Amino acid sequence: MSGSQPHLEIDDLHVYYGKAHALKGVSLSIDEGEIFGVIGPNGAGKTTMLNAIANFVDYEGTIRYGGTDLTSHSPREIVQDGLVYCTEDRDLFPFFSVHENLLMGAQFRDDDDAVQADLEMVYDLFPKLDQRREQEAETMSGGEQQMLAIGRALMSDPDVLMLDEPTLGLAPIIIEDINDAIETLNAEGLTILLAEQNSTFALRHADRLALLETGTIELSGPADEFQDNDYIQEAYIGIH
Ligand SMILES: Nc1ncnc2c1ncn2[C@@H]1O[C@H](COP(=O)(O)OP(=O)(O)OP(=O)(O)O)[C@@H](O)[C@H]1O
Repeated sequence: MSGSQPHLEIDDLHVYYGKAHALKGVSLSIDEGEIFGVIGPNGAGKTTMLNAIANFVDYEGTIRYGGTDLTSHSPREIVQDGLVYCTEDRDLFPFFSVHENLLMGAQFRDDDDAVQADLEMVYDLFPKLDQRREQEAETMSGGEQQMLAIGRALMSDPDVLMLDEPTLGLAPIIIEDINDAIETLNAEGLTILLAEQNSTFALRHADRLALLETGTIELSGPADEFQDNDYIQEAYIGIH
């Protein structure tokens, strides 16, 4: 689980959308093997932070991974570096089958045997996908699509999996499936950066968390400090 080496370091990150200052100097350090949760309300900047790490938006500040500055890395290079982003919109190919969507996740890889092994790993992790290998993505339920989006991200062979609101709009029984998958993956050593409005879900999983409000980190620390914090309890727990 949580190691001592900083894995992903975000230092003084600023993002502007025109005149709107969406991230105002965010600094975070994520350790190898941990689950790091970023919570905060609608519009706080959680997605913007993940978009910056993936280099989908321009930013000021520094993002380093394993000591390497990612600023000049393209989105594709960032995937190849091991940072894989499962977006809130899921971005599936709607008319492709489950199997074809999973293979799209491996498009930058040339280690065919390992790709095959990862396919079987994803089907083991999500038996519902295994039962629907030939089904078109657009005909799947929201929960199944979320599993497919996570499965496709896993096919990119991540060291760090970035998940944006993986429980959004899902029924509790499906959230349990996602929950089990996150625990299994983390137990196998995967580092997970989890952005969630569902604070209860994030607190359940995360080793450490940060609270983001209007583009600023207002609090960060271990999960038990968040559990015991009166402001977090009043503002964020019990609403889901
Ligand atoms: N492409 C864009 N153009 C202009 N403003 C944007 C754009 N994307 C995000 N914003 C603004 O930046 C701020 C942060 O948005 P962001 O989506 O990062 O928040 P969030 O915490 O992920 O919220 P949510 O939980 O609703 O996804 C918001 O005020 C939002 O309106």
